[in-house]
Amino acid sequence: MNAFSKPDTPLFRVENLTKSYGPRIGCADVSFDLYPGEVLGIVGESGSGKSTLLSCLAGHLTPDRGQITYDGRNTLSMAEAERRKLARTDWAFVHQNPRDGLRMGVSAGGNVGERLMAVGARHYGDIRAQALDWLGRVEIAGDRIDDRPRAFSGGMQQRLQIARNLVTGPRLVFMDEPTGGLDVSVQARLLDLLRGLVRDLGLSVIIVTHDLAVVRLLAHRLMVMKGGFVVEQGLTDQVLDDPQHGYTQLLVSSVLQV
Ligand SMILES: Nc1ncnc2c1ncn2[C@@H]1O[C@H](COP(=O)(O)OP(=O)(O)OP(=O)(O)O)[C@@H](O)[C@H]1O
Repeated sequence: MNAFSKPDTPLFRVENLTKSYGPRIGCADVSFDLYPGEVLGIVGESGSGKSTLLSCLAGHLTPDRGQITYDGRNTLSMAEAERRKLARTDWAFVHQNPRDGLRMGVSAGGNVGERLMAVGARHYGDIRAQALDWLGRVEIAGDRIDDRPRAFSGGMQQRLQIARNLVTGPRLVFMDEPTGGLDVSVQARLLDLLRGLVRDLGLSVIIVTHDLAVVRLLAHRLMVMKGGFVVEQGLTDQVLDDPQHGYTQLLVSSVLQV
């Protein structure tokens, strides 16, 4: 996607979103638009408000102020049942820890098939065939379909979580440090896989990470947070190659020194 192919209306619009915990700021006055097929990276040091913001966006936390519009619908004022339906169909959430996004006592095929059943699939043969197809897409051998996730490596569990999330064809995917906690070589492979899936499926993604290499590879646009506020946002390459804010300069130079 490039700037010239941008559709007129954003898929997701966030206006002045604010969430505090008592006197402590979680995130403050955050605004952005996300267009179909666009990947937005949110970076910042620990405690900068990334998780708070992502939780508010995905409907896991209720913000104190602000507006969130998805596909023309106000997600903060919609009925709980409607928001839950969105989370099952149009949206997906990839957790840092696959245990938070998988059912560890259910087989790999069951983990993927369950999501299909939640959106109305009933035919066992079709569900198993789709689960098998998705295991292949995330590079898990088909003969592992009946294994439980706890028999999988961390990287495989994360790939299974991705399959479980994408099988229903969501349009918007929230990702919270999806490569965190994995070995560097496993991270690289997972990133490659994610990049291919995001591109092939035309997904809109909001990805939270503290790893600038992850956003460099995946994100079209970048938002830098500090103390709950967005201190800089723009095209990823522009922000990373020519950071304007002192904090972003520090963030970029601290990575370069490693
Ligand atoms: N449940 C909570 N109760 C009170 N304060 C909280 C809570 N969750 C987060 N905070 C505070 O909100 C601010 C933002 O935290 P948040 O977890 O969103 O940052 P983060 O950038 O995601 O950090 P990390 O990368 O460590 O997860 C911090 O000052 C944090 O202490």
